Amino acid sequence: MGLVQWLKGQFLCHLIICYGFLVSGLLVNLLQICTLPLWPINKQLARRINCKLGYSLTSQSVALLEWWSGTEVTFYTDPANYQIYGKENAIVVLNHNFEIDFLCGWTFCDRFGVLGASKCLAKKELSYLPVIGWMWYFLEMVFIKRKWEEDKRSFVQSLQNLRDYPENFWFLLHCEGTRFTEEKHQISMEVAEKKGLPKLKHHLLPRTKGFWVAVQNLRGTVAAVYCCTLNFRNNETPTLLGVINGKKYHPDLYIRRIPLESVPEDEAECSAWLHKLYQEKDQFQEDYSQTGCFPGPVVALPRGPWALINWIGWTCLLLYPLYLLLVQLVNSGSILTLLATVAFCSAVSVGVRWMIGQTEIKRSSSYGVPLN
Ligand SMILES: CCCCC/C=C\C/C=C\CCCCCCCC(=O)SCCNC(=O)CCNC(=O)[C@H](O)C(C)(C)COP(=O)(O)OP(=O)(O)OC[C@H]1O[C@@H](n2cnc3c(N)ncnc32)[C@H](O)[C@@H]1OP(=O)(O)O
Ligand SMILES: CCCCCCCCCCCCCCCCCC(=O)OC[C@@H](O)COP(=O)(O)O
Repeated sequence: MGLVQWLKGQFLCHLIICYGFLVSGLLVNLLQICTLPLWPINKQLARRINCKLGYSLTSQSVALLEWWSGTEVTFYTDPANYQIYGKENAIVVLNHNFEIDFLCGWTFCDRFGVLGASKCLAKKELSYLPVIGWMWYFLEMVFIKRKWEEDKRSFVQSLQNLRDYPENFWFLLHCEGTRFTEEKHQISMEVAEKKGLPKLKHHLLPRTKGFWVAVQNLRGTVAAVYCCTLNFRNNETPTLLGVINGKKYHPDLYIRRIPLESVPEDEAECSAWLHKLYQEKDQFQEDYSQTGCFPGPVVALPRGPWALINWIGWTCLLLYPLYLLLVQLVNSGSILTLLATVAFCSAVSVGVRWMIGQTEIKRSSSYGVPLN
């Protein structure tokens, strides 16, 4: 193991990374709060500023994945679409099997300049996450309780609000509604059987209501559905902790662009269309497990420097006060300052570890178990 790789595994490095993320995140949240008075005066400007702030925080995790862990996503897509990505709004449909699927998605967003404005249909619990969840609130992320009767009004309203969004955005939908586990898979396949639908091997049965409502409310705003299928070579099971430890993974992401006009308007037809899409995605995954690659050409999308520059900038800015604190600590020799520093480091460490826990599939919700 080289020195660099050894360093990546050290707790002190992790502490510095977590400190940078947490403190810069809180500063971003604070700046976002400062944009509040601007909303009634110039809403579009406030939204644009929030996108930039969002980029400044989200891109740190992209830098962590791409530059720290050295993970490079291999993109499979039609090169003709390469010209269009980033220049239109889109609904993204992505499988939900991996703990870092959102990170791999973000690298794709970053390549096409839509990282700051990207949105997701997310479970309500994520809106309470310090830093990330609070940031998403200002980015007009759509949160749901996954109980249709309670969600429908705010869901439709949140989608309608996006109709005049000033930046191009991608709206991510995990139609399975929860992460893949064997138990959830088995239960959802019982539902599939009852509905007379073909069984899926690599996906949970998609829930179609959210997709249909999103398509209906974003017609005229969104130009296409991006059908995205993600997998990892060598049956890797990536984790965020692995990424922080500098472990390199090998993700493959297959993106198909489907014009929105080809998605039916009628709810039942739209539902059937989505089920068919998932059957195709399932076949891609099955082929991937046999051949190790997706159909469609691989396009070279080299990582850009901005995520790294932003990350280094924040780290330098925030390490300086930490350095001053340490110097003061050494000079003073005060037990009280020492204890305060230890308490602060422990709080950072525990806080970020708890946030990382939210990405772990073993802590997945009980949604989809039993039937609901
Ligand atoms: C690669 C590019 C990436 C680009 C990235 C861009 C942006 C990224 C930005 C941020 C990244 C952040 C990452 C955070 C990720 C967070 C993701 C989540 O939080 S996932 C959870 C929330 N999302 C969803 O739930 C979406 C899917 N769900 C739906 O759409 C649902 O329809 C709903 C809107 C939640 C409503 O659900 P509800 O159950 O209330 O109603 P439904 O009509 O859908 O369901 C009833 C229907 O389902 C049948 N049923 C019952 N049990 C099951 C089961 N186990 N599986 C499947 N189906 C089931 C039941 O029989 C009913 O059927 P029917 O209506 O026919 O009677
Ligand atoms: C420089 C960067 C340093 C990074 C340090 C680490 C910081 C920690 C970052 C935490 C990021 C939290 C993002 C949470 C996204 C979790 C997405 C997710 O996967 O949610 C699950 C839901 O979809 C479904 O939930 P379940 O029903 O499966 O339950």
